Amino acid sequence: MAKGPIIILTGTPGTGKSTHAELLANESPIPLKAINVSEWVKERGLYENYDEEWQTYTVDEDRLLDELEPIVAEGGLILDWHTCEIYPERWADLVVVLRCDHTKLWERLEKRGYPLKKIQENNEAEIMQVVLDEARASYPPEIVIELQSETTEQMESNVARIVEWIKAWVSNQEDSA
Ligand SMILES: Nc1ncnc2c1ncn2[C@@H]1O[C@H](COP(=O)(O)OP(=O)(O)O)[C@@H](O)[C@H]1O
Repeated sequence: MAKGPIIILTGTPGTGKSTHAELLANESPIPLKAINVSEWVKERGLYENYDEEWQTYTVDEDRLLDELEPIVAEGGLILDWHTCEIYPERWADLVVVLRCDHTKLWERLEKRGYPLKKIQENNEAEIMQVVLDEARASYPPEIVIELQSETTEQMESNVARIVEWIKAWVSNQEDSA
């Protein structure tokens, strides 16, 4: 039996995934490991090349999935990444898509020092709800939730809601054991 659920935390860059992941890992009633997939890819060299102009890595998806598989099998994991469609559907217990108003997102990405066209591309993706559509196309609708991430209050209530979901997941496991 998995010792915890697999939570896919996704959304356009800057919507608040890493901030949510950290809070969630701290507040979860059971231990959860959080993997920032972009950082992981860089640290482990799981990319084919780096695009200087866009400041992005082309991920070696096969190697990434191979390396994640045993960690996913252990359970109790938050996968924090701006895309969610490459994982096998069976991995996910919950898919959280964070959303943010595009003007606010623009400011966050500007602060991050992204090149202008990368800010534009991400901003447009957020307006067109690319990540949400991707999540809905890749997973059953009942496990995909969309949460606004514009204010600290929203962040706190999002984390509290996911914590409640984790508690329910744990009690379901106990009931079916
Ligand atoms: N709900 C929120 N309320 C206030 N600030 C937020 C919220 N979500 C994210 N931020 C801020 O936006 C910036 C980007 O958040 P981050 O968690 O790094 O995004 P991501 O991991 O999705 O790229 C950070 O400075 C973070 O503090």
